[in-house]
Amino acid sequence: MTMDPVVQLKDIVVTYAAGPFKGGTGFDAVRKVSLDIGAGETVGLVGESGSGKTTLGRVCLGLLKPTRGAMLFGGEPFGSLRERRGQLSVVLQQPEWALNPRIRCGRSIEEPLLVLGRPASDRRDRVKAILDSVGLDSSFAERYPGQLSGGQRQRVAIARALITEPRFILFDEAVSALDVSVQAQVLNLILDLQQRHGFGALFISHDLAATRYVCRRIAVMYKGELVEVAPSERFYGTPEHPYSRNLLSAVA
Ligand SMILES: Nc1ncnc2c1ncn2[C@@H]1O[C@H](COP(=O)(O)OP(=O)(O)OP(=O)(O)O)[C@@H](O)[C@H]1O
Repeated sequence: MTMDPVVQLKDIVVTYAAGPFKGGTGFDAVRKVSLDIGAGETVGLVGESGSGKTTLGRVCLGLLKPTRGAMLFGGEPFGSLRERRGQLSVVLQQPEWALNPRIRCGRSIEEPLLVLGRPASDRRDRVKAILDSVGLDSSFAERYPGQLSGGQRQRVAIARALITEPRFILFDEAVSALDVSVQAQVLNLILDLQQRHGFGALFISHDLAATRYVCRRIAVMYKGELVEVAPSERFYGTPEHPYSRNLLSAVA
């Protein structure tokens, strides 16, 4: 890795309490996972449904405290979410999950800055600049989410995620709900924004082509374990783990 790690996962274990259908003991959704994500780097996280990707993503965001192991942020213990406000963001599959339909887009984008107590003039300028960064003109600040296309809505959600200049962004199936042509635009946008803003990112996706497009390294999860972490060229060329080979042959 060329840059300092933003997120460092060290032997992370996440055990969910046993539910009524899962037997008497807890269930390990993540098993001893270690992974570094560098500043300016996007790591792809792939694996079948239920392999623990979102659980691991929630650990990276500090939303889920691991049962065992440690998460470092910028080389230091994570601390509390309150201390880390504005330093981490998430972009989800459905932009609607981040945008209130009754609130104008400009206000939704501005909200994380309000929470940080930034003055109104600063907030206005930042909203304008960030709309421009995501390829939308300033009139979009006045619109409601329902007046936008799916791709435009995802751009607004990305603007909201980026407004505080976070050091880390989790993209959890962020392009999966978009049409293929719009997907390509949003993937290019993510690449461009990362070059300009330098955030580290974890890109969770079922779409191996999209993952290949934006990720420098690929981490493969299988039944809660990371079975392979490889540079993209190696993963897509000569994957080492049999599960990785199965995953790739399924889409070949
Ligand atoms: N809050 C919870 N309580 C108990 N079990 C959970 C909880 N959240 C997730 N799980 C279980 O943990 C496992 C991993 O779930 P997770 O959502 O992390 O997988 P995933 O790889 O993101 O799946 P998908 O690709 O379908 O989103 C699954 O078996 C799931 O049923």
